[in-house]
Amino acid sequence: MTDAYSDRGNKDRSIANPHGRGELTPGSAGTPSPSTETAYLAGVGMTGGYGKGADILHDCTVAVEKGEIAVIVGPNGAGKSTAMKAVFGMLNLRQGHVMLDGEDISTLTPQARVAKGMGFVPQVRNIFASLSVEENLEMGAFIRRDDFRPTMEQIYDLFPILRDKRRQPAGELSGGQRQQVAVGRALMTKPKVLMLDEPTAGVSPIVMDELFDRIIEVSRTGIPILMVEQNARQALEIADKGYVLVQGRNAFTGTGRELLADEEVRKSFLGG
Ligand SMILES: Nc1ncnc2c1ncn2[C@@H]1O[C@H](COP(=O)(O)OP(=O)(O)OP(=O)(O)O)[C@@H](O)[C@H]1O
Repeated sequence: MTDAYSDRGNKDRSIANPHGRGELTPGSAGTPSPSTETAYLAGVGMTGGYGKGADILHDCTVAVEKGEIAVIVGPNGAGKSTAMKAVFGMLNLRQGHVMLDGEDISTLTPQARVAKGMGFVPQVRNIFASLSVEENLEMGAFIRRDDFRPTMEQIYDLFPILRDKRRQPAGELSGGQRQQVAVGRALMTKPKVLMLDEPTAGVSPIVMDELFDRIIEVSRTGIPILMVEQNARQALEIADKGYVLVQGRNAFTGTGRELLADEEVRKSFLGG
């Protein structure tokens, strides 16, 4: 934690109102506006932590609308992954709730959320290294009872390298290719919304750009995307909406462009 973050406290600065539909209210970080309540996927006013430990999230709100890419950024340990886990049902929330397509899913297990249409690619252990690329994709289709071959073909069209390497153990692939397997596996469920936790972790800048291009393509197929990114500047460039979290709280919210242009955000989080 550097000084740059230390005096911000619970102050949310909604830089603007991304789509003219209202956003978080300044001074009340997680207090949702009606628009957040009705976002396609929203974790609203989430407070909670791991097991009986101290709270990690404090009145934290993140949301994504249909047709949007929403990005969560912030310093190490800010609670970005924890917010994703909370939205996916891997955390017991003391307060707050999670809405999907108008339904309160706060009490559902992660498995039940997948059945409702949530796809989640965690930050670590997101592939089966000893299984082939194709077997990984087949594992992703575990909840489907219909013919999943057409979906697999779509995924191979999106990530052609995976078609070439479909018989190869996924663990032998490069970092960027493994991330494509992980995203592809999540897409095999035909999710209505996709959550990605640091999809570009550990890859080169060129591979990062390629992955972002693919993520934009997925979003253009109509799947809203909520993702955490360490590469804040690049991620905000493709984001319709951005959330800056600090110490488990909403610090700044705005469109990607607004956050990139904001002097305080630039100084504190984007390296000037
Ligand atoms: N499984 C866990 N059990 C207990 N505490 C945890 C667990 N996972 C994370 N934490 C704690 O929660 C806090 C937030 O961690 P989290 O991983 O959500 O942050 P982050 O913003 O995603 O960080 P990074 O950018 O480094 O991945 C940290 O203090 C971390 O130690």
